[in-house]
Amino acid sequence: MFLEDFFSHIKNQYTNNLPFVAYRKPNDSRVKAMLQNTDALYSTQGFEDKGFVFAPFEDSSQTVLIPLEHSETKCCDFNSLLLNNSSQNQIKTDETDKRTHVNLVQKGIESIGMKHLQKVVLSRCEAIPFSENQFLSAFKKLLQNYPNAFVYCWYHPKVGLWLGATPETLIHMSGNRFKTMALAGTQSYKDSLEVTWNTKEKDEQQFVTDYIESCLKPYVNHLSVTEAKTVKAGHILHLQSNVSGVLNASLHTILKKLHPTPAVCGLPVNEAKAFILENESYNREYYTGFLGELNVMETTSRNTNRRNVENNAYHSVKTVTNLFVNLRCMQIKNNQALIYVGGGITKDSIPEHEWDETVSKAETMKQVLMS
Ligand SMILES: C=C(O[C@@H]1C=C(C(=O)O)C=C[C@H]1O)C(=O)O
Repeated sequence: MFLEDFFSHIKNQYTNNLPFVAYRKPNDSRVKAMLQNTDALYSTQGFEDKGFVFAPFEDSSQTVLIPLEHSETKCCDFNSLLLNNSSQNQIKTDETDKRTHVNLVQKGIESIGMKHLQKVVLSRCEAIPFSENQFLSAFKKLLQNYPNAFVYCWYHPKVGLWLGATPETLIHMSGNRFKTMALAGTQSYKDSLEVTWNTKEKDEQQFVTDYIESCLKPYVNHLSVTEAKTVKAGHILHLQSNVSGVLNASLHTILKKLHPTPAVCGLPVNEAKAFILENESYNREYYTGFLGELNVMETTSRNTNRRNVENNAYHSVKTVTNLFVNLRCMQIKNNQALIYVGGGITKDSIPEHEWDETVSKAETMKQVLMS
């Protein structure tokens, strides 16, 4: 299928108020779509269904499924669209927003001093004027600008229109093998991956790694955890450890343990969540929730570079799940782009720096909003 046809299917689906998702996995050359046949609102209870799942931060009853059995699928090669991407955006941040966020972070730091809270991830939502019918152009720019992110555009007429380019895997499963990551700590990218990390960032990333390791241990054989490495996400750097193993429990059991991780909520999880719900003055909805392919069949052909063509006939078909944390995302609503950004607060946080971090993260979306 040609790229233009692919995008016009998506446009028609949106014009007809029908649910869809279009997405490209990290470092993949294909962009895929699931176009639902009706506007029914499906959900998944046990994560055994096949399709594309879209789950919120907090209320699991709002988990939406685009079921494979009620959708048409499309796939297309995505090689750079050669968009004119030179626009430097001049969207200024607001002083009141800054004061509100700095106060919130200050309150978080004080709570960490008083209670046994170790880390809390605090966020905000910034509204930018943006015409809804420009969403495809923003999606194309996300695809082009962030090749190693999971880039998506998700729509349901009864829920909303969301776009994002997230660097964070929640869980990848192929058969019973799984991979996840502990991603935390942020600094701006300045032409090099050879950077030093402060204790604050190292600690907050280690909290996440330790938490993931301890909560998965009872359900995993051959658990392996790598040293934290610097990774690049757009113009931002993070610290990342990879975690992998073989699961001896259901996906649902693991998701209940993993979501929300201390990377997007805090530690201890319940205390951090209570602090967030009480003190963030808006509803995160699907930001810091998760999304992705659920139990879909994937065919991998082996030996494709061998001369012996008979070997090329060997295919392995596996059930795979590829879920990502919904970060670096926005909701398009009432001709506004609502950009969601946050960061991990520890006892060593400096409120002004935490504000700067959210400004820098918001750039990931602002870059694609200008025409
Ligand atoms: C909460 C966000 O990102 C998370 C928080 C990070 C941090 O505190 O350094 C880094 C990556 C993510 O795990 C966000 O992007 O909004």
